[in-house]
Amino acid sequence: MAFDHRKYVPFTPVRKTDRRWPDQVIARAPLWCAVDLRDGNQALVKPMSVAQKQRMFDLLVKLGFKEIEIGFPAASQPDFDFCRKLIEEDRIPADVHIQVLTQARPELIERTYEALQGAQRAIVHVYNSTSTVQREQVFGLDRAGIRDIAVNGARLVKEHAARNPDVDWTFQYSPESFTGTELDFAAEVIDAVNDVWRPDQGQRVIINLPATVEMATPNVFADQVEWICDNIRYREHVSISVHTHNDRGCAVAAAELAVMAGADRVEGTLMGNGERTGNMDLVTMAMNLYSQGIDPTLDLSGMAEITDVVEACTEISTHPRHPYAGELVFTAFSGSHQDAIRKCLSQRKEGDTWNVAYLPIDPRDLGRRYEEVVRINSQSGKGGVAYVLERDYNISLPRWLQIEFSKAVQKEAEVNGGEIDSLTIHRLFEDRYLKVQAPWELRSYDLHRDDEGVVARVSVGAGEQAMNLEGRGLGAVEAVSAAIEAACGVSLAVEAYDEFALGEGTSANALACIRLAVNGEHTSAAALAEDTTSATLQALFSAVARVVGNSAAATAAASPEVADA
Ligand SMILES: CC(=O)SCCNC(=O)CCNC(=O)[C@H](O)C(C)(C)COP(=O)(O)OP(=O)(O)OC[C@H]1O[C@@H](n2cnc3c(N)ncnc32)[C@H](O)[C@@H]1OP(=O)(O)O
Ligand SMILES: CC(C)C(=O)C(=O)O
Ligand SMILES: [Mg+2]
Repeated sequence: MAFDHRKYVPFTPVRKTDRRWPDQVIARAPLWCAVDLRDGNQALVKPMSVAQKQRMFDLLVKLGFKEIEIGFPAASQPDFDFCRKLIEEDRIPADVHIQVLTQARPELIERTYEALQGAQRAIVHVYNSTSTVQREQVFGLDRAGIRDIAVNGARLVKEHAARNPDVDWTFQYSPESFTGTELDFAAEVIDAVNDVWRPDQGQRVIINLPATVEMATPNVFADQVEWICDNIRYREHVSISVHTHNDRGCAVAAAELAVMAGADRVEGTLMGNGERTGNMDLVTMAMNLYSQGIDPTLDLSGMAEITDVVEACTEISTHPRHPYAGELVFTAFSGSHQDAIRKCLSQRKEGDTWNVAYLPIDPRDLGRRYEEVVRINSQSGKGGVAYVLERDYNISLPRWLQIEFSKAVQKEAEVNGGEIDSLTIHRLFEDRYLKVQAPWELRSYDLHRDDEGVVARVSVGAGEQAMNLEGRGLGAVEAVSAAIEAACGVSLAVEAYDEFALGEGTSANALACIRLAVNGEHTSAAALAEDTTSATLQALFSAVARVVGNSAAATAAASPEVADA
């Protein structure tokens, strides 16, 4: 049977009665180590060229990484050459430690030190697998045999370093496949390595705990890390690092809980490239801290550059929903989200702490724009449509028109099946509400107020179709409505009416929106004009025109009473 869960065994939780990490809160960023150039690189279909490595290295330095694993120099010529290039061309800033990985094998350790000749400072990272499956099936060794590989490797690392005393050396040991290793055995091997390196005597040592394969829920990893912190010797003299992978999709969570459990340092890659489902994503974890008001100690403000470089070096594109970096992560299509974002953003004042529904961080912090936040498709509502018109065209619609117009947009989205861009929304609005039919185009008006109200004299249309209308009412709209009723023989009732002064950036200064019942038939229109009265009267004529059409204008124009009125 192909799909049979009984083939698998559940992970064993850590039996712990002194669990403290769940009560911890991360208050500062861990020390970061970027392993893009090693773990990320070894997972690529096409490993990076020296030029790509250089580009990635420069980006990592620019972002503020102080520890960068640059490769496995004993494994391949490009890795060796890149290490030499950085050293010989003096490309390593004084506050940056390069780190190199090697298996605990004499010839590889020797070659690793060859690659490091002339370095000012470096972290030599040696590893061997300690898990039961690796012991039993890969190495065919018992615990003592595996511990010996680690200890011999540690000795060689120390001896080679001693031959180059001018270099500021840091030693790092990883019990690779730590998550599949019994905790007491992991501690035994770590202690044995530290007995060689003697961090208590001033040697800088990093003990890196890898979730080489993520095998359990992140709380189990946190338990493992806390247990190791509590049970190894030399704890106060070593830096505890974690290196999580994403097999279960929880690499970031595991690293976060591990920091709560006592880890000082976190290894990972930008955007999480790495073996299988990837390494812990540094961008996500650092931005998670940032979104909590904690300085991530990395400058990720140029997110577009980060994704560009990562994509160019890994030849892997960024998922549009990648946390913080994806194209769609600051976009809302759904109506209720758009409505909430629009309301929160409109209340927000510069300098306020960030408190916007559906947007965990301010898109502008990562070089993104609010323009991208609201995009319209068939899932959108009136709030989103109104937001787009306001944002891009300075057009504010009254609520009743938002409701009416968004239905038209929705219909268009359903027909077209995808996204409706801002230009199309504006065109729809123009066609539906702003378009002026020539015979109903306002030419001039004269409003005269006397004791009984307002007398309106208006002229619409052009040439042969010009009409002069006159009417009386309590206000301008009522007077002009009366004029139209008289001229066209229709009955008008104004159901809603709003006018807005427009801000800078448009040729028009005013927008008027009106909804009428013409002979009982509902119709709406809007108009943009230099002044609010012109906008209002034009909106009124346009709304009437939508029901009576051009023929009525022609009839009215032919009537001498009307023309002379
Ligand atoms: C979890 C991780 O990411 S670990 C890092 C893994 N990265 C890589 O492997 C990428 C670079 N690696 C390579 O290019 C190659 O593996 C090399 C050049 C380092 C070594 O190549 P080879 O000498 O051909 O050996 P190979 O890769 O097959 O390794 C297997 C041998 O190394 C031994 N070995 C593997 N890891 C270790 C280790 N950490 N310490 C000591 N010995 C080890 C194995 O027991 C095996 O020994 P055997 O040949 O006696 O059975
Ligand atoms: C070499 C080690 C740290 C590693 O990459 C892993 O275990 O995943
Ligand atoms: Mg790894």
